[in-house]
Amino acid sequence: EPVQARGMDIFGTLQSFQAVKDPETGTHYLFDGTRSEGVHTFKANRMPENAFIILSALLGMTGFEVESRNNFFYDPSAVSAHVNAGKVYDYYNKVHGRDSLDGEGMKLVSTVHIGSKWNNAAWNGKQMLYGDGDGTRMISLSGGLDVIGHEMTHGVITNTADLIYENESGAINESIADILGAFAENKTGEDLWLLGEDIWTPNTPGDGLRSMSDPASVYIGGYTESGYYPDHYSKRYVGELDKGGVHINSSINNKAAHLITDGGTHYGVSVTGIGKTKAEKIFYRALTHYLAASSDFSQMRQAAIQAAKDLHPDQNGQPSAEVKAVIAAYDAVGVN
Ligand SMILES: O=C(NO)[C@]12CC[C@H](CC1)C2
Ligand SMILES: [Zn+2]
Repeated sequence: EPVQARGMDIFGTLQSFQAVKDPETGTHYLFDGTRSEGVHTFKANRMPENAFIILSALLGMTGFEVESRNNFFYDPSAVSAHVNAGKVYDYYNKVHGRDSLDGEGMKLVSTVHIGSKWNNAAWNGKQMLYGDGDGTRMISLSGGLDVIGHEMTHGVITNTADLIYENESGAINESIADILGAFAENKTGEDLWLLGEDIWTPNTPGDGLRSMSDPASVYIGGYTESGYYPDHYSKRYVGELDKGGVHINSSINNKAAHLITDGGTHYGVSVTGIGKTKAEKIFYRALTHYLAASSDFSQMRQAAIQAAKDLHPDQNGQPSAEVKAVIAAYDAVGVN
């Protein structure tokens, strides 16, 4: 039956959450029945990550139950994954009126300790998977609420536009995951626009895996001419690596989202920001009503404009401030 349980998350913060108790053994498991069909968190075996990701997708293998000892959970990565999945569930439910990743209350399954020192996380089409990080480049990725928001948004995308995960549609997939993942984390200031700042380089404060406000401030190595993430469509990566640059070119659309939200002048184009509350609804509506599996950057621009028009109609024949911001932002990043 359901019990209130506790455990330490990866930052040493005591968390309280719902678990279940096995009447025979008296052991608690990380299953939270308070959210739709539940939030269920597991721990992986020692299997290499690629094998686990595929087998869990094919066979529904989820790993092992995370057990407590006298009502306490001593697996911080699992506690962080469990609590943060609940927070992202609540974001989609309260802000967008969406019941879980499929809109029909599907169970949220996460598995932690994937691979060995794996500096990554993934959505395998069915569930979220988190590595422990190597301790220097990353720490346990389930501690990043924006990372969990990113992976769960891949789940929302699978159940909506299902953007093909390569080339431009894949970059839009990645970008929507960054954008709604960041909005789910709902930080303020620069931290809102950094991805994975809580779990990235524990010895270096203030940095992140990617920056949505200033993509070109983050080094990505030899993929692009500059060696930095692109912040304009003319600087996009056009090679085959990274499935045609899905994690690279996402920064172009991320920058558009930043400009729509906070405003700014970018390559000489000025945008008046409209704030997070309006921006998140525009991107969610674009994803759920207008984007399709093969949508490219230009179609992302059209989808965002149409969603903005739906939510903020023209006034006496003039486009609303919100629509103007979307148009200007895509102009600023060179997407027509
Ligand atoms: O893009 C990703 N997953 O699809 C991530 C974002 C944060 C972790 C590192 C790269 C996972
Ligand atoms: Zn991703």
